[in-house]
Amino acid sequence: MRKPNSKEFHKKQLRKLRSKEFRKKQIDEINLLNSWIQSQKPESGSNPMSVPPLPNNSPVGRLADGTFSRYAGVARFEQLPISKNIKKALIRSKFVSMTDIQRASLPHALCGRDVLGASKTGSGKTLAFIIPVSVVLISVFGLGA
Ligand SMILES: Nc1ncnc2c1ncn2[C@@H]1O[C@H](COP(=O)(O)OP(=O)(O)OP(=O)(O)O)[C@@H](O)[C@H]1O
Repeated sequence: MRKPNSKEFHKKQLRKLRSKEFRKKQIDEINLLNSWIQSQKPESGSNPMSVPPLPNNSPVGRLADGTFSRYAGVARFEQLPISKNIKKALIRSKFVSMTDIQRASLPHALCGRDVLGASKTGSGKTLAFIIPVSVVLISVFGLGA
């Protein structure tokens, strides 16, 4: 019988372990985001634009007392309950502040509601649609996006 190549074997084991760790981290993040989304869900039909934005230096996500920050009405992408990787991608593309249609629609779309929105051309509707779609794809299919 051929002796297993121990270097190859260890590399394979390491890859397996890393992908398990990666998936576990991903599941933990998805669970945290879901708790955040559910606990701070805006009322159905409410207008997030009528809520004042959070200050820029306000803590975001799970707070020291175990509650979560509000995401309805926020003005910056980093204040939304979306994965770190999506936030990184937005920053890389220099998207920091949301446009009005994004502020108005994303809090409802992220908690799974159907949204019918209209705004003028070039106002950011595509991103308002793509972000919630990406969030669902990641949480359902576990893509590394
Ligand atoms: N929050 C944002 N900050 C900066 N730029 C943005 C933001 N959101 C979208 N953009 C940019 O604004 C431009 C227009 O956005 P987009 O194409 O999404 O508008 P739209 O409302 O979908 O337009 P249309 O009605 O023509 O489809 C794009 O170049 C996009 O990258």
